[in-house]
Amino acid sequence: MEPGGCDAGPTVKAVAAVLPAGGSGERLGGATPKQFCTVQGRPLVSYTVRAVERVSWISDIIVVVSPENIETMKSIIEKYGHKRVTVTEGGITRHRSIFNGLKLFSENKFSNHLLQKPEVVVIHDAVRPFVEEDILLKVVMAAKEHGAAGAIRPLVSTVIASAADGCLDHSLERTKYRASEMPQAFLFDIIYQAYQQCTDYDLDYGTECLHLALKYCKTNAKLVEGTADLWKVTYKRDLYAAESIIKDSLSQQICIITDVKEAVVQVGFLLHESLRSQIKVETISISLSKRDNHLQNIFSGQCYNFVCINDKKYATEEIQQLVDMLEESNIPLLHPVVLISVHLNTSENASFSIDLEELTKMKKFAREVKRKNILVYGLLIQYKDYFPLQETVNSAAALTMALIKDRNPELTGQLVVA
Ligand SMILES: Nc1ccn([C@@H]2O[C@H](COP(=O)(O)OP(=O)(O)OP(=O)(O)O)[C@@H](O)[C@H]2O)c(=O)n1
Ligand SMILES: O=P(O)(O)OC[C@@H](O)[C@@H](O)[C@@H](O)CO
Repeated sequence: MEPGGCDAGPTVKAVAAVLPAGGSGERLGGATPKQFCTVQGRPLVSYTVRAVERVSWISDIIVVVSPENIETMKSIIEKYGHKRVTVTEGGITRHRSIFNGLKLFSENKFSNHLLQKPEVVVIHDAVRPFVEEDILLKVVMAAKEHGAAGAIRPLVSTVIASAADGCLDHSLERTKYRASEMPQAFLFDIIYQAYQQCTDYDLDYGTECLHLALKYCKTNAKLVEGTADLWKVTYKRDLYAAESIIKDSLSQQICIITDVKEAVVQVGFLLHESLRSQIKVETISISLSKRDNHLQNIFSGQCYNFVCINDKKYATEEIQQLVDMLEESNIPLLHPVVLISVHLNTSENASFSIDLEELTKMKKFAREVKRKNILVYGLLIQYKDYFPLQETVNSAAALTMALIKDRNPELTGQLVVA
């Protein structure tokens, strides 16, 4: 499929992507190369692959990993259902890895199946997970026209040159320079010929593909302003930032499910009103005993947070119903889903009790479904209490937001009280 529906610029016959993922992540530290470090339980590289495979007009995705990580990468592809992905062996430097990836399209001794040589190839570091279709389309269209293109960002720090004595020699005028980021895109023949002509010095010490296109193919890449999210995970702080961004993206929407009893519906409505200023809320009242198409639709959407309110002391069946539907939806495959089981205590007597056996059952159930990437938490709301109901519901809303934002697997099976 040619790049989707843009109204400007030429169409491109075939586009492929090469994701270099063969590094050791020394600057991040630790035994695991950063591309395989998990974020929300999933390897970082899987987020980048997912971001690129969502772009339907990219026909083939080549992930280049070190020899010892080939099987790891193949298991990631299988576990997360990645499509159109081929794994190949990297080299001792990033340029050598990228070159190996490109060879799959030209010299098929590396591949036991024929990959269509693309007209344009995207090169994107596998540790830059937040790449969107828009910037990919821009660099591809620009590469079609100019032969090469790359995303750039403003410099955050001034660039200086040091003299032999280690003192300042001069500084560059920051406004005249930009940081070279990714994605980059090239007419395949240009970047492939550039790599074929490369000296070993370039391959071993170079860091810039755009430079190779200029040096060896006299091609001045078009520079495309990129977004702030194109940054590369390099240091530990970058991994924390990636985790925070991904958690934030999972906390944008919630679905409140109630049964049809009046008190439960009322609390569901009050909770909806208390949450709606912080998060997109959908509330449905159904009898969970039957499959509801509306609920099915929500499960097939992009909602990763569910609150199930009922007045039963321990609603195993209802929660199990939701777990089964979630599992069928495949949502928990890619992202942990938060499922908050709210018990509304409507009993008249204030001395409400949940015995240890019930709490233990809840913890056991939560532990079982955690293996399915579903995080179950308990939340108790006292319907009749010395606090006005609205105050109790506001407290329940705050606890709900905290659980959704934190998505802490260690707190699953616990019961919090609004
Ligand atoms: N021999 C190499 C070295 C790097 N890369 C990839 O190139 C991208 C950007 O490189 P960089 O951030 O430098 O990764 P590392 O080399 O792993 O990091 P470090 O320099 O800290 O070891 C990463 O996805 C990395 O896996 C690669 O495919 N092959
Ligand atoms: O691998 P390093 O972190 O040394 O450098 C990689 C970067 O140079 C590269 O990803 C962009 O600058 C675009 O070329």
